[in-house]
Amino acid sequence: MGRLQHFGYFFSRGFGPQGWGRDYQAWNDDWTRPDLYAHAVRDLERAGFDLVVVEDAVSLGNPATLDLRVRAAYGGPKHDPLLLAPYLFAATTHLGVVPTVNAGITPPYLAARQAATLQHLSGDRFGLNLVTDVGSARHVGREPVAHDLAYDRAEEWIDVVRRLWHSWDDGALVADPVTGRFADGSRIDAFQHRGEHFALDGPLNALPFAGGEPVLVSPGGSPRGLAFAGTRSDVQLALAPLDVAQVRAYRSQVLDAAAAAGRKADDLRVLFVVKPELVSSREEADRVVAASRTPSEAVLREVALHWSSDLETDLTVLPLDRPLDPAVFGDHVSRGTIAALRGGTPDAPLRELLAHKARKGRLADRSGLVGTAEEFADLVEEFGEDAGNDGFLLSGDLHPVTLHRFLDDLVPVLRRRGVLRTGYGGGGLRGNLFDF
Ligand SMILES: Cc1cc2nc3c(=O)[nH]c(=O)nc-3n(C[C@H](O)[C@H](O)[C@H](O)COP(=O)(O)O)c2cc1C
Repeated sequence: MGRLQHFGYFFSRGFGPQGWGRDYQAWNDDWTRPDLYAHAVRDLERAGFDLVVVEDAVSLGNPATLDLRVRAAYGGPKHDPLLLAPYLFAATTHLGVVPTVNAGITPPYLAARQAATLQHLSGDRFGLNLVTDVGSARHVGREPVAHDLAYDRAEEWIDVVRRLWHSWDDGALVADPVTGRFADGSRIDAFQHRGEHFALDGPLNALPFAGGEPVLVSPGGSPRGLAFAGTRSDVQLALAPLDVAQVRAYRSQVLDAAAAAGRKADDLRVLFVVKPELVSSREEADRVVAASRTPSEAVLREVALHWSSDLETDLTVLPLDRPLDPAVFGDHVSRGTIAALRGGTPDAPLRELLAHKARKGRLADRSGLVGTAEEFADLVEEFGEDAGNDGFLLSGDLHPVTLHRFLDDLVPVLRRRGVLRTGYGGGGLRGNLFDF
């Protein structure tokens, strides 16, 4: 039997048009209504998953790329995932729900109050996926700040949010029906915070937590992002590499940062986000991989759209049979992402670059993510045994068709191998994550 790991779901395109552009859109679902998500999270809970993290981008971003963002519903519209959370809690009993919150957008007092409320309403199942993107700053009247400064600000943000959460001392809540005393104001900290980025006064007007504070999740992978995780996060999300050595190296970076801050390795979970393409047989996997070598025009368009979004530049209007002119990218576009698209053949026609990105590989030989449930379970076990991995988040939309493709075969296999929980301990999200 394998070692138990934690499983969750990364709801990767957030609270937006689920399944748009896919055939399963033909099901009569309405992404603006809660039923679709309620159905999905019930399945995740039956599967024994610990949490669902809901991606978000607060705005449609750069005005120059509005059409690119909305044309195929790639980057918007999106509704606020915080307000979806209560519906997901109402549909489940044990699953943790972790909406994305941006430390440069939501004021800390407001966030502390909302999170405290949802932690109580949900029976300790709430978490925050704290992000630092500055692309929406102008929508709240702020100037974008530099990458590392956004992390400094996020550190101050979460530190003051936690101070607010703990502004009621042990014993401040009396709740004595005999004396009629509800709370003791002398044990509540009316602190004044005057920091580099925020100025606010405590205390928080919310009950203290009996079952621990909301879980803090962070996804940034830069050295500054990992330092943030090491000092402050309960869970760090990472994009899954396909080899054990890289998993081990990533884990040590985060755990070393935690140790340097006086924390124990067991205070933190590192979960790898992965999007396997699960098929029903090895023959089918071989066929899917072989077919990806000769992508159709439609597939090339889809790849172009994906990279257009990452590069904030519309590749779908460029001639496919000419090399990609780097001058099409504005200064704001990440040089690393441009290099990732151009790869080792920067002068190849765009069609070739896109075709290269459309290529799939087999899970079985770690050349890609196409494989059977058994092959994916092999990877899960290998990472757990050889790299001490804590677990995975599967990534996709939250349409039940997507979930069933992932889960129908996989859940029984993971259970049989002893790596997926069969029940919950009842300690809320923190309990789920730290029970083992
Ligand atoms: C798995 C994963 C999920 C992320 N989810 C979001 C998100 O929902 N919203 C967002 O604005 N940024 C998201 N990010 C981006 C990070 O918050 C961060 O802005 C970005 O990774 C840049 O930070 P870094 O340079 O430290 O990686 C995500 C990143 C990763 C790897």
